[in-house]
Amino acid sequence: MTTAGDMEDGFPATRLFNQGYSYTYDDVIFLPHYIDFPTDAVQLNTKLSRNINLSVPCVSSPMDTVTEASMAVSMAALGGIGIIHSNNTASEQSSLIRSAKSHRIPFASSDIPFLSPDDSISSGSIFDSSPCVFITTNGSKSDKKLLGVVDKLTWEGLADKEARISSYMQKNVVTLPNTYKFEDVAGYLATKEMDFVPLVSGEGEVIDVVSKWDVERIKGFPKSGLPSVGENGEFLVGASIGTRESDKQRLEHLVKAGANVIVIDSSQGNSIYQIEMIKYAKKMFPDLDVIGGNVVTMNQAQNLIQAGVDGLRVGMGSGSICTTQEVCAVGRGQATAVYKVSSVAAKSGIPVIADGGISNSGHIVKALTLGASTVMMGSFLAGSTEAPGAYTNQGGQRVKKYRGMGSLEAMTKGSDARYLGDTAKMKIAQGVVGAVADKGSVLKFIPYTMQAVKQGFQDLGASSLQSAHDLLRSGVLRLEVRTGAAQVEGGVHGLVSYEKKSF
Ligand SMILES: NC(=O)C1=CN([C@@H]2O[C@H](COP(=O)(O)OP(=O)(O)OC[C@H]3O[C@@H](n4cnc5c(N)ncnc54)[C@H](O)[C@@H]3O)[C@@H](O)[C@H]2O)C=CC1
Ligand SMILES: O=c1[nH]c(=O)c2[nH+]cn([C@@H]3O[C@H](COP(=O)(O)O)[C@@H](O)[C@H]3O)c2[nH]1
Ligand SMILES: [K+]
Repeated sequence: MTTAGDMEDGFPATRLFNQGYSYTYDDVIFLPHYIDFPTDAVQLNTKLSRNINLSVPCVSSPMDTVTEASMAVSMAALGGIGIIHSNNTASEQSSLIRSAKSHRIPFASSDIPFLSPDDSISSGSIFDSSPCVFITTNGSKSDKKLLGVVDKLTWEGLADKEARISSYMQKNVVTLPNTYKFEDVAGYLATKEMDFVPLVSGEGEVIDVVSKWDVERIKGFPKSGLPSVGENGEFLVGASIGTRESDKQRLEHLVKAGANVIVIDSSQGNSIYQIEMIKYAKKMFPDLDVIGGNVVTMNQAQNLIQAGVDGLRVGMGSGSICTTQEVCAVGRGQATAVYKVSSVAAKSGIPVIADGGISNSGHIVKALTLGASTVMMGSFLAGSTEAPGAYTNQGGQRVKKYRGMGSLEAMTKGSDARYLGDTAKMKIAQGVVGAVADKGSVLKFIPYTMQAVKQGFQDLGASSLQSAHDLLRSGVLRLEVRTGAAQVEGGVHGLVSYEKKSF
């Protein structure tokens, strides 16, 4: 006869995370549970904060090499959300929010060229980022009256490339409202047999231009969750602020621009500065969700919950570009931090964002099962087409720059203000500047990543985030720490060479 004692297998989370060790995702492994549903039955819909629902548990980090308008649009289109960084002026940050909100479909052209009728086009490279060039009186986007358009074919057919644009531009440009959804624009291009069509705001400003090639590209992306949109049909967009006096004005700008949620961005959120900022924001804008952080302990979390936060961001020193633990000797292994903070946050119904240290779908499964409601990512997204900045070549590889917001380079760009005027006039970096490999579009790799996450949830016998959290807390779900050798075994090993292609 088997007794309960004989069946003791693995550790419940409470025991594993109370032994005095700081564990991160790679240290721990879940024991598989029981499957009684197909992968597609797994639901990943979740909450970012008390009042913001998402169909996909992914958030892009408020970093200047990760989230500007293009990333925010694509994350929301996927069913997640982007948090626009604040390493800029309040008006620059607000216009990034407005730009994201003016789109209904993921950016087709990131860089739309404008010229004046008196200009000429000497090189075809202007058509690299857009199927056409728009013509306004002053040659800029700010002049909202569209005089004409020049497409690549017309320009290529010109005998005299020095000719003034006014002599050959096509007048009476057909446009569509920027409020049109992807299906409407695609349908219009197909029925009219047009190559491209500009999308224009109510004020006449060109917001985007969609070509029939963009339509094919976007149609080729796998399906994701329902897009994150507000009642007005606009994409949900978040924004970060700091805890300086000037951030109160910034907050007002961001709310005016339509920010749906605010993240108070700090490495150590349990401070008098942040608590005052939370109370101020909640008093001024009671309907606005405010996410506090970063925290890694139950005590820090409790303080911010008492101050009134609607969500918590967890992680200190776990980010790929972070040197905080090295420089300041504070932080926590991310698996332990997520588990501990989530345990206390769940009691108050406050969703947790597991921020930093995500480098594969397994890390996402671990973060979400340990109690987080979403994951926030920097490096995982920084090599995508939607991240700010251009690709460069490094040793034969296409890369994009990715830097810590506490790196000297980022600090001297804008977050400077937080260091100047402080007693600490000597800047100490807590992050590095680096590069990440080209990963293509988030519209492609996030859906595949979410499919992998669903497979992980199926192995755990969890058909939703809530079910995973319940299984973990009730002790049904068991974990173990992996030894160094077990971690090696868990990876690819013993091969002379191999190619790793995930999808
Ligand atoms: N998650 C992480 O592990 C880390 C993240 N970072 C990122 O780097 C950036 C900068 O982070 P932090 O240096 O923590 O920024 P921070 O603005 O929270 O703190 C910078 C310094 O300013 C002080 N300060 C803040 N508000 C103040 C006020 N009202 N009056 C007087 N002093 C005040 C703080 O105590 C601290 O000494 C953020 O984007 C953050 O997310 C940096 C380090 C670690
Ligand atoms: O110690 C730090 N110094 C920095 O300069 C820095 N910049 C960002 N962050 C944090 O790292 C998170 C992104 O981490 P990943 O690249 O691992 O996704 C982000 O979401 C932040 O929480 C920093 N941490
Ligand atoms: K680190």
